[in-house]
Amino acid sequence: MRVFSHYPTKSAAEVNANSYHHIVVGGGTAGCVLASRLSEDPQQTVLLIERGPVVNSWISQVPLISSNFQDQRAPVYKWQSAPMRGIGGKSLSLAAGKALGGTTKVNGLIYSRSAPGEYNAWQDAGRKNWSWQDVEPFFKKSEHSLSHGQAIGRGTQGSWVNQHVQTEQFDIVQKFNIPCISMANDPSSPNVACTPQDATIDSNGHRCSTEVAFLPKTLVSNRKNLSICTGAIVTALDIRQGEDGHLRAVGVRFSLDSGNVDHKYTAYAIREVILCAGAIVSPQLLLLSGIGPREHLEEVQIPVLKNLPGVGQRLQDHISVPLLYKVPLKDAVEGVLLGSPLRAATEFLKYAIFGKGLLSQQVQQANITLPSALLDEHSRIPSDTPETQLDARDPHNIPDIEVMFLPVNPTNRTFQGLGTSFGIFSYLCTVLRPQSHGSLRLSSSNPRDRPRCDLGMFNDNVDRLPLRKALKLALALAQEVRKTGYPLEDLSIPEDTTDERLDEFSNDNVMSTFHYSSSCRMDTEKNLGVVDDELRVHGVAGLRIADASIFPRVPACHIQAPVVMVAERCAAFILANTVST
Ligand SMILES: Cc1cc2nc3c(=O)[nH]c(=O)nc-3n(C[C@H](O)[C@H](O)[C@H](O)COP(=O)(O)OP(=O)(O)OC[C@H]3O[C@@H](n4cnc5c(N)ncnc54)[C@H](O)[C@@H]3O)c2cc1C
Repeated sequence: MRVFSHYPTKSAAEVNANSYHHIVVGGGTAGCVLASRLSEDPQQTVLLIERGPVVNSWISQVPLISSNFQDQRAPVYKWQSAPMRGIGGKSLSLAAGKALGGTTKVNGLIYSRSAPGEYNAWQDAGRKNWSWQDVEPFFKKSEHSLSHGQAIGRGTQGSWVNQHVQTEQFDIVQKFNIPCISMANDPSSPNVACTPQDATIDSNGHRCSTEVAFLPKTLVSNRKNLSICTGAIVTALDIRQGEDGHLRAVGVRFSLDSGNVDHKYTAYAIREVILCAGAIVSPQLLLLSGIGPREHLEEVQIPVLKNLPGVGQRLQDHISVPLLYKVPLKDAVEGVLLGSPLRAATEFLKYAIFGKGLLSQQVQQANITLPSALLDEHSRIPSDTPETQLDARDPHNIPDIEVMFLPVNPTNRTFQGLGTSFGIFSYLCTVLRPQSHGSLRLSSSNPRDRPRCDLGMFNDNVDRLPLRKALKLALALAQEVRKTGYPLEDLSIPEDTTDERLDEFSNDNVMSTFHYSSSCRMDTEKNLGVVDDELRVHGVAGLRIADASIFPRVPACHIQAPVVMVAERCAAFILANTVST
């Protein structure tokens, strides 16, 4: 045990050369859930290896402050995407969490499940037992909804807590014939809605990461069959060919993330290795281990163990473009925290004493999601829209745009006077069902180098259509806000609403939504899939993947809740086939 750490982790040397029934690679969003579930059976030994540290400072609990992943001290990887052809060769800033709890330590806290039609579409595409009916119990299992506990379909018995806060702007939105619904994530709601957002914040006003929810210190201390090794980077999988010619994952190789990085360690899996290193590193580890497209592996001189063309092949992200407006200091996050020492001090005290106030909330408090095809030329939903087009269970009706309401500057652009003479309110316009996709390739054979991530934004120009509609809707919302007399001043918006200007503005201002997905898709090998319907890697026994990489396509929502659902399902698949020894 580490002498100075209160959280019970083990060092690389302590776990070196040991065998475990299950090895989970990456203690992030999914990895914490999986390690927790698999170790519920005391007969099963589980090793979780996480590259980042245990982060449990006071600041890391404060929702608003811990969401500031741009802060130098935030536990994140930051890197640049590959230049993207669809946006004129620009590369974008990317980030992902690096700590036990992974990206749930730094993300925007939004809890959203996507419309039931999302999963019914997976089922229609051949993904057996992944319909809404199949996945809903796994959303409920992990969830503890503080705001909607009585509602059918919401969970109260899980340990992952969420709640919502009330929002303004509803009156304005209703003018567009968009219903305002008080409960987000209601499967029986129509697919067109403005809702306050559920956020993974507990009753004390603390960030509820998957580390806090699924691997709290007391649980880890009591589970003698669970070993958690942090500060260790898995560098490759140990894959052997049996006498029968079949490949099998028998363990992992790892090093220290810092310090004596040359020392090599190994751990062995009696049953399975499960990759939970996220949509960027899970495919990277497969490639480094010789599993992936033959031409690419030969190009980087890695011996091919299994030619699996889908690895890294269809990397996706939601495409986002922000409209920025100047607002009075008192109405924006930067304005409150930087512009008024008195108000900032009051907010700190309110949070420190009661766990309430601005600091206890997520940045994004409401959004609109809808299928853009329903919007007319005035950005309104026609009142005679047939019921059938509003049914959220139907895969044809999945929302393809989102407009997020953010009282903050979501970009890394700097503005003179921001926080001292004005604040920023933004509408972040997002394409939720991009047809575009890119690919992920090794930039070198060094596991410490970030791979080359081409998110493929606007590789397919068809994605411009929903984005134009989202931008027009947001511009129209801003007009309505101004009509009420509120001083909303243009800061960064398109010159006009012609397609040409909107596209130009989009190319200049596009940003990642940080929802990297689908780089190891669940599909048949022929259709560029990497895992089967029980998340097993095609052609390699003893190896599964459970994280954001397995989505058949990026889900039309903020994706942490679907990732947790996938981890819950993966645990159930594994445990169903496990006879205690
Ligand atoms: C800034 C930001 C804001 C976001 N906001 C939201 C939001 O509000 N709501 C929402 O739903 N989604 C949000 N997302 C997306 C969502 O949080 C992620 O998609 C999701 O949490 C990813 O889960 P994961 O398990 O796939 O990966 P992660 O949670 O990233 O976990 C991967 C883990 O693997 C570890 N790891 C990596 N390489 C290795 C290695 N070689 N060896 C060992 N360990 C390794 C990492 O350190 C990390 O802990 C946001 C993402 C970002 C970056």
